[in-house]
Amino acid sequence: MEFLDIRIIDIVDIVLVALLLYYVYKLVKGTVAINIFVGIVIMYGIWKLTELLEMELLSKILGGFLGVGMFALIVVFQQEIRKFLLMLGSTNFNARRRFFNKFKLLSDDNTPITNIKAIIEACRKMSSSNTGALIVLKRNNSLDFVKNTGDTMSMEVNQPIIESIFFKNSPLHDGAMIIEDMEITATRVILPVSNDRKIPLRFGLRHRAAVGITEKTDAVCLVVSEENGQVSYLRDGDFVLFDDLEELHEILNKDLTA
Ligand SMILES: Nc1ncnc2c1ncn2[C@@H]1O[C@H](COP(=O)(O)OP(=O)(O)OP(=O)(O)O)[C@@H](O)[C@H]1O
Repeated sequence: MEFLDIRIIDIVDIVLVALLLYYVYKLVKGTVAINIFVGIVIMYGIWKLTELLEMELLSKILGGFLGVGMFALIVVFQQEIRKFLLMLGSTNFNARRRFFNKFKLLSDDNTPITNIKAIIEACRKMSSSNTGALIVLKRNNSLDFVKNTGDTMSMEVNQPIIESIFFKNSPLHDGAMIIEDMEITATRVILPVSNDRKIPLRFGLRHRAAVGITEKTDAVCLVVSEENGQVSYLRDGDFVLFDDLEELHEILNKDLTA
């Protein structure tokens, strides 16, 4: 029976399509893109129905529309496609190492890529004095495209330096700080601001910028609010909840382990 003639390659094909659909769903979940996606599926359904009913004129119009739809899709889903390609192209060394560490194939376990203690202690101090701060911590994706908007530098990550950069009268306090491994590599950086409507109105541009950069790259971000001293942590465009700075330290340890 031809129907049952399934080759290994067909199974691989199905698994790959399922994986692709899963990643597409993960990317568009919770965004307005999901509504556009549903709209396109409905339109495709109507087109197939008009074809079936031999409604020539309507099916030609819809067919023509969906024909150029590929270009429209690239424009509409530009952000999502970019994120998907970044996800695919970034060599996820962290995940790979964690995987190997599980099987104890690598001896160097759980070394954080940066001085997390200094960053947390600086946040604690800035939080108690209501000093606004925006710190971007690079993981795998390059942050060169935003670094150019600020002042590039090379400074050791330590508590007094972070505090003095964000000190209100410091000429460097505006914008974001970029940390790459053990170095502060840029200050006064202007980040892309997210226009996600789900972000509560009480959050201003500093928080929106943190959402923006964590949406577009795999970097993580720490924000200290100037208004109320609250420390926020963002990953993948979302606020990550934690009870206190000790718990935040643990989360950062997990997210930034080499
Ligand atoms: N796109 C951006 N990139 C980097 N930094 C930004 C950006 N937008 C704003 N900021 C920084 O955030 C600061 C305060 O912005 P705003 O008051 O709108 O933020 P907020 O989210 O309400 O935070 P806060 O609770 O600290 O007031 C600005 O002075 C600037 O330093």
